[in-house]
Amino acid sequence: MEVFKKLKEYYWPYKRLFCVAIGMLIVTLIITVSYPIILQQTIDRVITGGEYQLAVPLAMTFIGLMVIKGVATYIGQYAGDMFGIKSVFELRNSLYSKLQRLPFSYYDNAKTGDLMSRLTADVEGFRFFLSFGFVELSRIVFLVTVSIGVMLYYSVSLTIVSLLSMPLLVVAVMRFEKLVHPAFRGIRKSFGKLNTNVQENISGINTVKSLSRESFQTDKFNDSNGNYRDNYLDTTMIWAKYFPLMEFLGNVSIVFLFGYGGYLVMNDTLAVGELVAFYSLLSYIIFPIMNLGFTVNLFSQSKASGERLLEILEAPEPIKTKEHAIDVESMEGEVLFDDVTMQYREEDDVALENLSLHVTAGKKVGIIGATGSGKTTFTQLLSRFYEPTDGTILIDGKPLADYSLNTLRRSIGYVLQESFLFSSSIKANISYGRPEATLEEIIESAKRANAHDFIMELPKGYDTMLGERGLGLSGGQKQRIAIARALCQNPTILVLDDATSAVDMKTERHIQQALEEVMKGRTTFIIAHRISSVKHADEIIVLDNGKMVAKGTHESLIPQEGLYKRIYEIQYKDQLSAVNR
Ligand SMILES: Nc1ncnc2c1ncn2[C@@H]1O[C@H](COP(=O)(O)OP(=O)(O)OP(=O)(O)O)[C@@H](O)[C@H]1O
Repeated sequence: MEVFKKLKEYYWPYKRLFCVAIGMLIVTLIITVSYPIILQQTIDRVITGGEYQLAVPLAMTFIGLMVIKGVATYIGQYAGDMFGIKSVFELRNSLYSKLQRLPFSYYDNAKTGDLMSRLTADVEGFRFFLSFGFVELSRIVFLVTVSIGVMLYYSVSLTIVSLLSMPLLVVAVMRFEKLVHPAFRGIRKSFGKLNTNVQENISGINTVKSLSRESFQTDKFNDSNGNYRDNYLDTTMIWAKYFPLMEFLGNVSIVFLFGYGGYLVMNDTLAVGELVAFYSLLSYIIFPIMNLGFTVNLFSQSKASGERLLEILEAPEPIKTKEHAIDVESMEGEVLFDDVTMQYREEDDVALENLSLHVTAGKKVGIIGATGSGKTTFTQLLSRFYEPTDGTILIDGKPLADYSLNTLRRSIGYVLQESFLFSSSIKANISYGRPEATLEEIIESAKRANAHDFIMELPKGYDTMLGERGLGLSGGQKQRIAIARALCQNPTILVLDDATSAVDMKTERHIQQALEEVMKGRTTFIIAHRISSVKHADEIIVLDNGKMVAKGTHESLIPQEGLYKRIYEIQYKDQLSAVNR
């Protein structure tokens, strides 16, 4: 029940709907339990007692009760469904907004397909229990209690004899629940894996096809699918084993009832009508208890789903806006890294080691170094995507944590090697970071990013809808849209992370021009592998295995023996030898 307690805030606000559903349930159950009583009266008084004048009133009462039961069932069903639907609406929203707040470190380990299945199948599993299972459980408890009460009223000894096998039935149901819950957890988990497989395959379809790995992917999917099937078969086996046992124990009760009940009727201690009523009442107990297996099944599924939802909802949020954080329209752009060290996980090497750097507002800083030297880590720390393990980072003299995340991230714009474009209009993609931008501002940004001309050549111009991940545009065009997006955001600090490495030389020239435009008046960090991209920077820092091994302008670094000179020589070898010839 712990899971349901923890998720209470989502369904408890709708307790009135739940109460209506339960109230209607009670009405229907009272009527259900009264049927055997009417039956008993009909047999004992009308049929065997000869009081024929009671036939019509009894029939009318029966019809009246059926009408009331029909209306109550309708209202109860509606209220129960509304209860589930409204509760999971809030739950789904909370999960989604939690996913927005979770830090990058969470996504480093998460699998998209698995997250998707939590947000869909698990939420649905939980809803089904709220809509149906809760009420069903209450129905069982109520029906069993009231039926036993009426049975006791008719005959205490027959009640005891009839219910002799019930404890065994309850034990069987409890054992069933114990086995079926882990089995359902297995199903949910393997469904998540199956989804991950599909999602990765679709996202990476280019790589799959270009490397002809379709059959490998198919086999991998078959494995996951097989695992999912096996998990389902395991549950079916449990179900198949326990259901006949539960049915058998239920039927034993009926044998006891007719054995001992028949004896009482023969001795005239019990009327025939009472025995018939008893039989109906006993079935009101046996079938719900046997059905308890199904309801427990539902309960187990929803508990397994609830656990998986709680894993998201309770995931820690180490990076968030503190109380009274600074919210400013714009920053100056002075950046200070004070003895910053970053280690992603304890088992990893440090990604950045004791880095100190002061950048005055509006300066261009080039960051160069081999793959894995810590360049991206530097900029990710600047945006507080991760917290440094040691040291402090300040912007305009204040630690990053003093700013609201909104202010901080609005003030830092990114143009990445491959920027993500959403499947919406070009206009919406450019203004993504500042949705309130006017069309004029969007067009102005696109013009400065050298993107306006090609956008205007598209049939619908700025209203052209892009495919997923910007499908339909060339690499260079996508990149210029990304630059226009950064311009539209108008950030104080700009990070260009290998922004031109994915395009050819001609396109690079176009993009370089656009970038020059974007950099004007902003503190800029240019991450690059190529010296040509950073040589005009005001300052260049050279990273090697997380350490800053050199710092200076291009002119001051070239004469120094070291990594920068080596990179320069490798990249300019052909030109240098041509000059020397
Ligand atoms: N999210 C992460 N979790 C764990 N380790 C990481 C993570 N991101 C980067 N690293 C590790 O930190 C080190 C620095 O990586 P980083 O991406 O900053 O290098 P880089 O210089 O930007 O490399 P590249 O030029 O290839 O982009 C590498 O050893 C990398 O494996």
